[in-house]
Amino acid sequence: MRALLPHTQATWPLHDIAASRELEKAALQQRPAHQLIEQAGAAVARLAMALVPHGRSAVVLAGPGNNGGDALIAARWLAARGWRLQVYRFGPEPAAGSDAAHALRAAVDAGLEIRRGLPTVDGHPSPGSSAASGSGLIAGAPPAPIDLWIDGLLGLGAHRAPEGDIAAAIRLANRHPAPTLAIDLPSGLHADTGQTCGADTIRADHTLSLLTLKPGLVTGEGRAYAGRLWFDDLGVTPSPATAHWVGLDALTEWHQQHPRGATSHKGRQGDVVVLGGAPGMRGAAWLAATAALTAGAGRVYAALPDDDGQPWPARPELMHWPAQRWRQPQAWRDAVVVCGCGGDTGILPWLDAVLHEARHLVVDADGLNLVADDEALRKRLAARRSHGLQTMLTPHPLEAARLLGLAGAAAIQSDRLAAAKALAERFDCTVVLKGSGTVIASPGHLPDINSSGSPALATAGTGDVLAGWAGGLWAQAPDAEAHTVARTAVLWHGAAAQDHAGPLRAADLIEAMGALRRA
Ligand SMILES: NC(=O)C1=CN([C@@H]2O[C@H](COP(=O)(O)OP(=O)(O)OC[C@H]3O[C@@H](n4cnc5c(N)ncnc54)[C@H](OP(=O)(O)O)[C@@H]3O)[C@@H](O)[C@H]2O)[C@@H](O)CC1
Ligand SMILES: [K+]
Repeated sequence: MRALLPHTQATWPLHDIAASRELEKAALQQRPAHQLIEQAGAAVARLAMALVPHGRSAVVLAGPGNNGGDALIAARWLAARGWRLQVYRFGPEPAAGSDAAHALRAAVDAGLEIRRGLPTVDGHPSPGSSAASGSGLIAGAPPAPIDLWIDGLLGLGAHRAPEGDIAAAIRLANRHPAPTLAIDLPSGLHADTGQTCGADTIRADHTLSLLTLKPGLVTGEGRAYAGRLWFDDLGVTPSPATAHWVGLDALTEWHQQHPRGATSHKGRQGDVVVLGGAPGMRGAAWLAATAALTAGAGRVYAALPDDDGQPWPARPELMHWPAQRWRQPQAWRDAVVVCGCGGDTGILPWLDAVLHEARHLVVDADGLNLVADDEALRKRLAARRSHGLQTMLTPHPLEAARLLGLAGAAAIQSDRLAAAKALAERFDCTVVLKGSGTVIASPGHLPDINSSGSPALATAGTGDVLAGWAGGLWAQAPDAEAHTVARTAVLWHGAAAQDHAGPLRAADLIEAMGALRRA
C-alpha cells in the first residue's frame, strides 16, 4: 500500500472503468473464489488501523455492490481486533455466489450485527433515520463515539445520482467531524471523469484506491473529494494503462536529458518570441516573456501590438520586436513563438503568418479565442502538423469549449480526458487542458494527468507563466516532442506552487520555478 498524495514522486499508470473491469476479470480468473475481495477488505482494515491507531470505533457504510463487500470484510477484520462497529448495509440483497454475497455471509458468520437504515451518530438517532437507533456491534452496548467512517457505499459502479438512504448516509458522514476513509472512490464520484454523479458525494479525508488508480481521483473534482490518496494494487500485475498520472520523476528525467552544457552560450539556448501584450495587457506578455527567460531561453523578444518602445519594468533582458519583422519569416520561423498572452485582437494581423510558419508554436488565451472564432485560422492550425510544424495549445476549460464549438466550460469539465483528447485530434497537436488535474493530450500518445499544483495557482497571470515557460523549455530542446515539453512545463509550474500557502502572485511563481531548478 502506498501513500500518493500530497506528493507523488513516481509516475503512475491510470486505468479507466473499462480497463479496471478487464483487469479485475482477469485477476478473478487466476485466483481462488473471493480471494481478491478478501485482500481488498483486509487492505482497508489495515489502513483504518494505521490512520487512527488509537481508534476503536467506526461506522461502516456498505452499499449494494462489491464496494460494500470490501467494507464488510474490513469490518470483520476490525471487529476481530476489538473495534466497536456500527455496520449499515444499503440496497438489495447481493446475488447468490457473488463476492458481495460472500462478504455479507462472512460478516454475519463472524457475529457482526448488520443494520439497515441510517446510522446512529454518537448515540443520537440521525435525523430522518428510517430505523430504530442502533447499538453498535454488541447488542445492548452503550453507543461509542465515532473515530472513523468507512465509506463502502459506491465504487466503480457509481453511475447515477445517489438518492434515498444512500444519499442521506453520505450527508451524515460529510457532516460528522470524524474522518472518513473512502474505499476505492469517494461514493458518488465518477471513476472516469472525476465529476460528481449527483448532489451528494462523500468528502473523504482518505481514499484507498484498489487494484487500479482511477483517473477520476486525480482530475476534475477528484482531488476535492478524495482527500489523501492511497493505493494498493492487491498484488495484481497491471494491464496497460489508459493514461498516466505524472509524478516529479518526469522533472528529474527532463533535467537529466537536458543539461545546460558548460560551454553553452545564449545562441545555443534558443529564441522565444512572445506575441501578445496589447495596451492595457502588457503584463501578460511580460509574465510570459520573463518565464521564458527564467526557463533558460537564450534570447526572448516581446512582440507587442502598438509597441511604444518603453523598457520593461525591472526586466532589461527582454527585447522589443519591431512589427515589420513578422514580414520576414526567415528571421523567426526557428524561434518558439508563444502567442496569445493578453494580445487581444492586436495580434490578429500576424496570427495567420505565425500559424503558417512557426516551427514551434504555443497558443494561449487570446490566440485560442481568435482561432476559435475564425474558420480559416482553425483550418490553418489543424494543418500545421502535416507541414512538419509542432503546436501546443494551452486552453482553460472555457477556451477549450470555444475551440470545440461547445456551449460552456461545463461541457468540457464533464469529461476532461475525453475533451482534451478530442481537441488534440481535432487540431492534430498537443493540448494542455488546464484546471485541477491538468490533462496533456496528443495524437498517438496516452494522455497524462499532472500530479503537481495547488489552489495557490488560481491567480491572474499564472497561465501566461505556463505558456512562456513551455516556450522557454522548447527553445532549448527543439527536438523534444511537444507532449514532453508540455508535460514538463505543467509539472514544473505546479511543483513550484505545491507548498505555497495562500494565493501565489504570477511574478513570484516565476521566481519559485527558477528556484526549483537550482534546488
Ligand atoms: N470483486 C473484487 O474482487 C474486487 C472488487 N473491488 C471493489 O468492487 C467495487 C466495484 O464493485 P461493483 O461493480 O459491484 O460496483 P459498486 O460501486 O460497489 O456498486 C454497484 C451497485 O451499486 C448500484 N448503484 C450504482 N449507483 C447507485 C446509486 N447512485 N444509488 C444506488 N445504487 C447505485 C448499482 O446498481 P445499478 O445502478 O446498476 O442498478 C450496483 O448494484 C470497486 O469499486 C471496489 O471497491 C475491488 O476491491 C477489487 C477487488
Ligand atoms: K466508496
